[in-house]
Amino acid sequence: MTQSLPKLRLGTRGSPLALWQAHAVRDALVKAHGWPQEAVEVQVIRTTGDAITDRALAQAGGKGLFTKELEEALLDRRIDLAVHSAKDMATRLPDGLHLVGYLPRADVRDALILREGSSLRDLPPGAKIGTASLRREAQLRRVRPDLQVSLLRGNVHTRLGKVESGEFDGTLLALAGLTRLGLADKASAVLDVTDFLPAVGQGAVAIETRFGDIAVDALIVPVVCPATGLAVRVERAYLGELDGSCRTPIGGLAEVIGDEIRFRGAVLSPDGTRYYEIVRYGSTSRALELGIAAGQEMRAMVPPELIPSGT
Ligand SMILES: NCc1[nH]cc(CCC(=O)O)c1CC(=O)O
Repeated sequence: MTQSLPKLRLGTRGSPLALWQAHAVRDALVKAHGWPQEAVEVQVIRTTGDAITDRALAQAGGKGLFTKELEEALLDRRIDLAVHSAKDMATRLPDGLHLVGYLPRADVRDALILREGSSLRDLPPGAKIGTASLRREAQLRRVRPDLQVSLLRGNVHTRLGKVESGEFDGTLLALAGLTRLGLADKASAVLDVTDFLPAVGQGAVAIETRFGDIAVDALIVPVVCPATGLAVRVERAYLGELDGSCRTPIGGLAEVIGDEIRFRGAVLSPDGTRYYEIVRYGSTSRALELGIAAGQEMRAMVPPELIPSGT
């Protein structure tokens, strides 16, 4: 009998971070099943988000931009699974697709990259910080209203380059992304989640498949991390109650401790002057309910202009 290869076609964006994550999923799959590496074929698919570098993502139309072409390839059966940063996924997926699970989550925290110094306190008043994240911008303004925060897009290497060249005094990036690229030593400081609550899904690599394709899902299940899945599902349920786009600064972090989940959520005004926080504990057996209740409670607490409805 001839063995047919590939067994799975994996779709990914082509950025260095996306490729690292795709290879991590491939490596986990071939190891779990004792396959040769060629059993998982990695297909690079360019997304609209990759082509946009001159505008803020929120202005350009939100998170779907990094996933649309991958999801079309899934629905067209050109690939069997798509690998994404969980953070970049909209809360509502196209009909017929689902997130089957996540690799074990990496460090969820944000890192501060400075040209000089080793903490936020080392930045002089008026120092210029670049970030493309509304959440990081608002969190930064909240604790350091004196800083000049402005748009800095592009992949991790581009952003680091603009700090090294002096165009910016510093930037904020996910520690997970830096670590995956072998650049963790570029972090001048790792920011505490108390003031810099991460984005929903930060540090988690998500695997998306066709809903009901149980043959594919059965092959993926051995590599997914159940605790990460619980935590990210809580966070995404919370976010789904608030805003599917990225126009509001929102943080959310769930942690699974034994059979308990601790969730903390934050919403800020873009200028960082207003801050709303919620903390909830619950059982892992009612994870989704916990996330939904947290989101609804937050929505009831926050002034409506900060969270436009119907987006
Ligand atoms: N928005 C881009 C993006 N999506 C996921 C990560 C980092 C890796 C992760 O969170 O798993 C990054 C870069 C960053 O925010 O610094």
